[in-house]
Amino acid sequence: MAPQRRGAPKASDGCGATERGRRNSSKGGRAPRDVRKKWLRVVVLGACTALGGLLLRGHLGVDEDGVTEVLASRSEVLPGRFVEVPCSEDYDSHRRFEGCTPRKCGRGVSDAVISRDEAHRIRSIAEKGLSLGGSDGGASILDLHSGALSVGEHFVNLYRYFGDKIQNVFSEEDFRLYRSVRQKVQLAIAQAFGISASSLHLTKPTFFSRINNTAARTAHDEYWHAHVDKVTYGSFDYTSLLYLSDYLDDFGGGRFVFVEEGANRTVEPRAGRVSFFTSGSENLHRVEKVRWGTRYAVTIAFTCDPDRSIGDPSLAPPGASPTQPH
Ligand SMILES: O=C(O)CCC(=O)C(=O)O
Ligand SMILES: [Fe+2]
Repeated sequence: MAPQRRGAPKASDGCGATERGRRNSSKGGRAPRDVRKKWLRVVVLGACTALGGLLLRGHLGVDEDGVTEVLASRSEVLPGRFVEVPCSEDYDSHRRFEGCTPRKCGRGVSDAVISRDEAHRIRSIAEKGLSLGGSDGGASILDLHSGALSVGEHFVNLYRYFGDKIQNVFSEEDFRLYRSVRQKVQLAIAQAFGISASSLHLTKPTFFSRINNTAARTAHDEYWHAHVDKVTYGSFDYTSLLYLSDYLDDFGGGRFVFVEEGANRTVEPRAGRVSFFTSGSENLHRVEKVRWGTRYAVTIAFTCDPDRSIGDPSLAPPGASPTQPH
């Protein structure tokens, strides 16, 4: 369902009446009074304009970047919302996989795919892994597939670092939960776009992110730039984000924004909320800077190209090298 743009509020009657009344009562011949009236009119008009502007900002959500409409608010529990958008030509420059490569493009948000309990349990996996490292610059990642973990200004490979001892960090249950969440998200995407779930393959990078308001130290910390996933990551055809914390309860700023001419559309994170979209430039997006608190999410990406698929993570992954997400 497409969000409705609300009409601009009409000019306040009170202000209009004041203005009309003053104009009608104006008489010639008394110069100082006229000047006073003129000034009064300027002041009243100015106040009306300012008030009208404030009302308009309130209605449309005008922020420093322009008009913003909320696609998914933190306070609603969405059974599912889907907005179709015309596909970009980005998919034409890649090999096409009929029945999978997007012909129907769009974006969906659902709070019914993953429960809040699952989200909290999966967040504990992220917390456990990220507590072993963390970027100096406010944006840390943990990639359970490759083992990449932000540490200071670099990445280490958790699996290489811990070897067999990784079993003291993560459990089989952690990986089972991760797999089950991935499967549910994959099914939701397939259903929304009318394709078969088996034509979708997990691709890299698929990773947890933890963001706070510490100043960026390297380019990897600069998560807020508008980007197109298909351009940034190459193999992505469908991107999904599972949010693991709550906007305005756990952190401020950090809303997800679909960047569009005319009106940006925001998704306010909520633990358990899945947001998914086709990865081409029809879905240019960015994340607002986190102002306070800590924001957890997991980016789960799918490709139609079987050659670019990755397996689910396991407790004994083959010695992979760290992935460096952008
Ligand atoms: O965390 C988010 O809301 C978006 C992350 C993102 O854009 C990405 O991983 O490509
Ligand atoms: Fe992205």
